[in-house]
Amino acid sequence: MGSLKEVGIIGATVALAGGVAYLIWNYAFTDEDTTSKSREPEEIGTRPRLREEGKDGNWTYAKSTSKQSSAKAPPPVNASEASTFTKYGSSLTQEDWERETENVERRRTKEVTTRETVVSVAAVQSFSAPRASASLDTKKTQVLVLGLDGAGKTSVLQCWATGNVEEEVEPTNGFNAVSINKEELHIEFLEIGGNEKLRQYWHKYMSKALLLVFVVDSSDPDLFPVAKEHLHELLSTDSTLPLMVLANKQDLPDSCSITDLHDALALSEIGDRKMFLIGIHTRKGELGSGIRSAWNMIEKMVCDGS
Ligand SMILES: Nc1nc2c(ncn2[C@@H]2O[C@H](COP(=O)(O)OP(=O)(O)OP(=O)(O)O)[C@@H](O)[C@H]2O)c(=O)[nH]1
Ligand SMILES: [Mg+2]
Repeated sequence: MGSLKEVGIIGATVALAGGVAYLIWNYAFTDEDTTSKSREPEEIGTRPRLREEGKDGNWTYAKSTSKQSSAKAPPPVNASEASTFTKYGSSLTQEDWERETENVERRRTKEVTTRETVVSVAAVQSFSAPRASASLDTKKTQVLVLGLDGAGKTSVLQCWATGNVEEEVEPTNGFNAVSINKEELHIEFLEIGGNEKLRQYWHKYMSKALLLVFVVDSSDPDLFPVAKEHLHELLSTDSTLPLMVLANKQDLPDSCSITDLHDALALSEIGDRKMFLIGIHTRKGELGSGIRSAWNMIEKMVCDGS
C-alpha cells in the first residue's frame, strides 16, 4: 500500500503541473503479486480515453512498485577506468582530457528568472571532463541524462535550467554537467553525448546516479531498437535505479505515441523499479507542460531522497 500512496503523490504533482494527461499504471503490486509484472499495456483499457483527454498532447505514465530489492548498485567506477575517454578515435587519459580541453572548456554561470523562480545555472559545456568526484564518490547525487545522439538531451537540460532552448543546440561531444539550484534544492545533471563513440562510457556513470533520464526522439522509430538495446543494457547494471523515459519531439507530426514507445522499448521488462514515461517537446517557443511535469517529478524524487 505504501507504493499506492507514492503513486498518488506523483499523480498530484502532475496535476499541479497543469493539465497534463497522465496515467498511473497500476504496477504497484505487492511482493506476492508477481503476475502484474507481465501485464501488457493493451490490457489497460483507459489509455485511449486519456489520450483524447490530454489538453496538450503530453502524456505521462508513472509506474511505481513497492518492491524494493536489496540488490546494490555496481561498485563505484574506479579512477583509472573512469578516466579514459575517446575523442576522435584516440584514447585519452583523464589528465590528457583535462589538459587538452582546458582551453576550450566554457564555464558559465548565470541567473535566469523563470516564471516561478530564479534558477542559477552553472554549466560546463561539451569537452569538459566530468568532475573527478563523479567517478570516485559512491554517493548517488546525480541525475544521469542519456539517450542516442540527437534525441534532445541538451535541449531538455536547457529547458529545465533556463526555461528556454537556444536557437541552435550543439551536439555534445563529451559531457554536459548542469547544476540547478533552486531555493534549498540542488540537483546535478550529467549528460553524456549520445554519439556511438561516447555510448561506451554511459554505464560507467550509473553507479552515482539517483535517477536515469533516458531521452528518445519519438519521431525516429528506426532508432528505437538501438535505444532499447542500450537502455536495457544500462538497466541490467542496476536493478532498482528509477527510470524516467522522455519521449521527446512530440511536436513533430510523425512522432510515435508514448503507448507505442512503451512497447518499442519493452518497458514492461525493466523490472521492479520506479518508471515514468512522459511525452514532451522542447521546440523553441512551444514548450509543452510535459517538460514541466518531468521537472516536478525529479524535484520531488530528489527532495524525498528516493
Ligand atoms: N522538433 C523538435 N526538435 C527538437 C526537440 N528537441 C530537440 N530538438 C532538436 O534536435 C536536435 C538535437 O537536439 P540535442 O538537444 O542536441 O540532442 P542531444 O540528445 O543532446 O544530442 P547529442 O548531444 O548529440 O547526444 C537539435 O537540432 C534540437 O533543436 C523537440 O522537442 N522538437
Ligand atoms: Mg547533447
